Amino acid sequence: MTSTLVLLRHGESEWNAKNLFTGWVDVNLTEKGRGEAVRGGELMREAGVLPDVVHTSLQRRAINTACLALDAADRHWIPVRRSWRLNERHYGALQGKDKKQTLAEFGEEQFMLWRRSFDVPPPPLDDDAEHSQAGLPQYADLGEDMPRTECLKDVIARFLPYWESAIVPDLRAGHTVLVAAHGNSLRALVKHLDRIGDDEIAGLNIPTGMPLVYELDDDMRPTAPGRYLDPEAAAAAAAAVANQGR
Ligand SMILES: O=C(O)[C@@H](CO)OP(=O)(O)O
Repeated sequence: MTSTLVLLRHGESEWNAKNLFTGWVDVNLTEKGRGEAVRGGELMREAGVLPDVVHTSLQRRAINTACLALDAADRHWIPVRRSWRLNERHYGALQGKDKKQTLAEFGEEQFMLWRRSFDVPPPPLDDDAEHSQAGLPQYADLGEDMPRTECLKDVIARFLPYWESAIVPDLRAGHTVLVAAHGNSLRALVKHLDRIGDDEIAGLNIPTGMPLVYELDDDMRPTAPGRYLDPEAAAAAAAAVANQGR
């Protein structure tokens, strides 16, 4: 038996549009981002890929993307589960900083280490800094798990327990599962599914609002590479993500 997994990065956010490092800052979708989410849902409906259950992060850009996409796919009524473990990578002291200015200030090598390396986190963000999430009610239960910065390795470490304990059981039950999340939390999942190496993963960029569909076997391994429902648009949008800051 195979199960179907659909990955959907949120549509364009207000800070994607401004080219700012975002991470755990809870910005909303732009009008364009709302349109991308609706289009993502239409693509799922047209392809007959109809989620039975949705998992989202605790961040409004992913939550609202899931609502808009599922509404467009006539699947607004399915059960929903949310976890901080699906949140975007915490970008530490870079949260709120302009990507272009950061590139100019620190140079290409440091910029790319912080942005795409596997295991180099940006400097941590102080709890009393403007863009800190420390003390927010949605993270009150995290205790020691509350990040102040993260690299992709850290995201994988906090994402995988949720994958195993919450998403895999839904897939094993035969459900088509939608995961509505973020550029870097979805990079963590794709790295795991496609067994992408620690160095190679730097080259992977996930576009906003484009459903990416996997068929998984009983061992939760993809039977074929993930397929974007609109491959041409996805390739162009992924290239735009790669070029942010330039
Ligand atoms: O700013 C962020 O939180 C992420 C996603 O928008 O950016 P990047 O693609 O640079 O990792």
